[in-house]
Amino acid sequence: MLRINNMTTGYGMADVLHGFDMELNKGEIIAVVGANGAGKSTLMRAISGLLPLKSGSIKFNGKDISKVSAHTRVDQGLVQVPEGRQVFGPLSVVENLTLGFFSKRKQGKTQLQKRLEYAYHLFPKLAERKGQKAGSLSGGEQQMLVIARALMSDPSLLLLDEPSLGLSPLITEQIFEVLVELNKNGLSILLVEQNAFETLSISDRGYLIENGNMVLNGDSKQLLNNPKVTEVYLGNEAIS
Ligand SMILES: Nc1ncnc2c1ncn2[C@@H]1O[C@H](COP(=O)(O)OP(=O)(O)OP(=O)(O)O)[C@@H](O)[C@H]1O
Repeated sequence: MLRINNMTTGYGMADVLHGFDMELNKGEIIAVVGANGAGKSTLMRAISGLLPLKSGSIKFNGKDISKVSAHTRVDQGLVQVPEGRQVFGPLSVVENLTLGFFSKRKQGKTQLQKRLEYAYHLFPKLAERKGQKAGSLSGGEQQMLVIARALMSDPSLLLLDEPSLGLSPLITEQIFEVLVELNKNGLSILLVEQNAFETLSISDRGYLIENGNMVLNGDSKQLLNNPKVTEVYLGNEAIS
């Protein structure tokens, strides 16, 4: 479904990812783990089209999308939940969700209602708070809202950048449970996290990035027992 081939990208003169390869098959949850500054968010920006490639290619469903605009990628079913819970604070929960529906506007109100109901089914907290201003939600509720908003356009591949950042273990678990449910319903997921153990526990395969290079990849269960992954995890623990 997604194939990245020999991709180099970065900012200005500085390359962050060097000759990067990865693939995601339809129906998979793929974990990308690595320490601070490893290049995880850079990878996500390149896939969603926010950062141009310097070389290499990205294919989505067999088509080269390397030069396709970010909003066209959304229309094609590739949607990113960016790091940092960017809700529209003065707008209500339901207004935030409705904005996520923009690319499917032609499908009309019935479809909008269906997508809203699905969002409220996944995150009942959002149903309770649909009229509340998004800026006044808790951190966990805001994270639920940005995920639900991304789902409004009915993506086939969801890119998530550090959804657990700053959240309690309980809320993180709830969010990861929803990701597993979404995956069972057919959604493919690329999940970028520092939280290596939890992420590898719910994913099929994983990639470990260090300084912009992919240093390990394979079955998530095997990676969980790999000393290199433990090293990254303990490194993060030590600084947090
Ligand atoms: N807009 C930017 N301009 C210049 N350099 C950047 C920019 N964004 C990120 N970088 C640099 O690119 C490198 C990789 O950053 P990136 O945000 O991809 O790491 P990360 O793995 O997502 O880290 P974290 O977990 O801390 O978010 C870092 O050295 C960072 O300083």
